[in-house]
Amino acid sequence: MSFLPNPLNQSSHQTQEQNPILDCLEIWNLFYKYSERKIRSIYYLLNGADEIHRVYLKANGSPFEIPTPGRRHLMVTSPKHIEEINRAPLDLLSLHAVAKDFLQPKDTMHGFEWKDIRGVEGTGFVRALRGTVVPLYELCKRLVARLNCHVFFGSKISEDIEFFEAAYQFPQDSALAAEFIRLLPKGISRLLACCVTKNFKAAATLHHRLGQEIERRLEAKEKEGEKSIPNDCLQWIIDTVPKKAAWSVNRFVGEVMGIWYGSVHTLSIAVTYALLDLYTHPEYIEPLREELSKAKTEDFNNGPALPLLDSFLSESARLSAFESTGVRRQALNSFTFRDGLRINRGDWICVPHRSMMRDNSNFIDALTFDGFRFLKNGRSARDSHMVDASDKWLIWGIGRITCPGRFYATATLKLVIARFLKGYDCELLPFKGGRSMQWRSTIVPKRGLRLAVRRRTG
Ligand code: HEM
Repeated sequence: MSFLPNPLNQSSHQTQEQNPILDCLEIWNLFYKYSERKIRSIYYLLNGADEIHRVYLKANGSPFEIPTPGRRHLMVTSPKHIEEINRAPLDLLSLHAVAKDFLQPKDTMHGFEWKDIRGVEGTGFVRALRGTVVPLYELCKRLVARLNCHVFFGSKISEDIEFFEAAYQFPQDSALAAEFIRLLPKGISRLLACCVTKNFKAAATLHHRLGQEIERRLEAKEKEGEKSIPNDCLQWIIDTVPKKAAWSVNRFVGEVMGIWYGSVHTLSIAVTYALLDLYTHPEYIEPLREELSKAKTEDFNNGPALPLLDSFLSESARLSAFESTGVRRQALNSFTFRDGLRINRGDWICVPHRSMMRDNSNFIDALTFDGFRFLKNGRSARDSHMVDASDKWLIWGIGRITCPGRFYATATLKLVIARFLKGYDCELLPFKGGRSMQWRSTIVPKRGLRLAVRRRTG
């Protein structure tokens, strides 16, 4: 995209020896480049995914740069570059610094001091719906928050309305507040962030209640030893902290809130797109119901067990990928790849995996939704299952940093789709325009999408 006419492009050869004009043109050229970068970076906020895809196609396999408000993002697609990112020292290319930039945890997470470098000691539904119309994205957010709440914190605290509402609201408040903080000058951004989040009420409540719960569990563990151990994610985090790293309650709470944020946000969008794909391609409903009619509970956590559902959800993750970039790292110091490609301190290096998954050279007829493409003789080079991370399947990251929540995320997606297919007949109500909006590199489902839901009989 070229936003401004650049006279230098047309007349530079005529003016090379006239110094005053040359000087003026050089100044204009600098001004032009600065303005174009600024305009492109603002354009990126609302069209990031399209912009990445446009430049990806133009780059034809070469590294390319995407200006964003704040940081420069450099994109690479070659297996060699991706492998070098994977091998780079964690104190040089950091995922944690990326997450910190996204979340602004010092402000949005009750003063939690998130480290730039990943610590070596790091951590290891259903309301009856009868003939009703529901806002799809909202439904999925609540559904995932409820399910996650039980899995993360156990049933007792999850049934507490104040706790649940805070846990549900916190990721949304934090995302909004973090954007204000990233985009606006300090004084005004904090004020606005406080207004929209009611002075960070959800974060404060969640922080306080989790602190109490963790303190209680630590005390119980001390007193009762191994006797009454709850079986949930929070307890698992408590139990897997290496003995020599004595975490404060505050540190536990910060880590748990970080994982909570990531898990609710990603999974709600993935579930929304899976349901959208299912009800915009109703031809898959009967074959999937047929497969599910014979499914056992353990099949939902076993890659090969439900091949049709696994393939359908993989295709949804591929073509409805909600994040344009993966393998994102912030350079804590300048970093040079073996071929001389250099990124400066503070820049981000990313892999535009959504565009790669929409490229005919990686997937046959890549822009067509083919729910059974990933079956053995289907149209994909991937030889594994939805949950397996590989260089042909980058949705979970690669190498040393792959999503540890992928087993849970995949099983949850399968269970939710199975519940809808077996329990309900649904229809997506007509909507105007596209089904998504873009914010930076993320593609978010629109709030106006509505699903007519009827309980199945017989
Ligand atoms: C469909 C849903 C999800 C997707 C697509 C997804 C994707 C990813 C990706 C791509 C990364 C690596 C980031 C990078 O290298 O740039 C990652 C990291 C991570 N994910 Fe997920 N994720 C999902 C759900 C979850 C859930 C449900 C949890 C928790 C229960 C979770 C926990 C994490 C954690 C803790 C990390 C950081 C790992 C580390 O620092 O080594 N994710 N995820």
